[in-house]
Amino acid sequence: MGEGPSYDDIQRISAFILMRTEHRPKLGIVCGSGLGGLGELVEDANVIPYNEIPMFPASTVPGHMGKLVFGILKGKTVVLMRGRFHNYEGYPMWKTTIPIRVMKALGVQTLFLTNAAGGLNPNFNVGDIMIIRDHIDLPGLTGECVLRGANDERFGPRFLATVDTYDRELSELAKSAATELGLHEILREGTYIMIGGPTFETVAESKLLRNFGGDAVGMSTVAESIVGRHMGMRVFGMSLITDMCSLSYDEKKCTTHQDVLAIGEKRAGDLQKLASLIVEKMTL
Ligand SMILES: O=P(O)(O)O[C@H]1O[C@H](CO)[C@@H](O)[C@H]1O
Ligand code: HPA
Repeated sequence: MGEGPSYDDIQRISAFILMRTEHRPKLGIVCGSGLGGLGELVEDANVIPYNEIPMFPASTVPGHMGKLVFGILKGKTVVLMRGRFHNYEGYPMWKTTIPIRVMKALGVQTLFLTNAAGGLNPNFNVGDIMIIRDHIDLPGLTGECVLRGANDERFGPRFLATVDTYDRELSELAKSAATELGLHEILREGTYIMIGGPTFETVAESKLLRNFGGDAVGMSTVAESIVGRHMGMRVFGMSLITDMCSLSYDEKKCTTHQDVLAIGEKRAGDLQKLASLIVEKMTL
């Protein structure tokens, strides 16, 4: 696997976690920047801080608490990451996805990814929710794919097909859940493009990313999706559009991480309602 921990390391981390909780999740959820509130809805929760888990990186970004939450959400046994790891924090790409490898070892089959992202599609608005139909792995295209390095076939294949990364059935289920909640007008579907960060885009970069076909841009998620698919998991992803990228010099907007977190907080209610209903409707 990549350049990262061995298959045996992942089994060791998983064995440690299994001693700390009796929950046996089939669904794994990753909470994006400021979106960790979903963790409050988990019942009968066992919480394990990352700093107690051997070989786990530390969360360094505000809005990412650094805790694994095991428990029941809408009748489903889940493990939820309150805080993910990013390449720009200084972690090699493979390290950012250790928890996804561990989730699979714990028995997780379905991965539900969320993130905060900047809108590139001019038809989008701040506060919209975008179902990820496809992604562009910009770091991967330039040689930093998360699967770079020796491949351990016990995880998955050397050459991974990625045309079907995002599960169509779960996307349809999310659309019907949004309609049921009256959220269809803010629901979008599109392509998430990953950049390395931590800088937000210049105007010229936003134009480039839009011309590449991106509808939303962020600094996460893609490596997690690829690793999930590498191990045969079903993957679904959703972006909260927390800001609109500037596509012209006349409308230069200076996005800050505080803005991102503030929109996350403002939209938390709808996002949690939608995520909960999707989980409720999922067959695992
Ligand atoms: O992708 P998540 O973790 O939601 O966070 C997004 O928000 C941060 C920027 O404000 C970046 O880390 C970006 O990727
Ligand atoms: N760009 C990159 N990442 C982001 C953004 C953005 O505008 N908003 C939230 N995460």
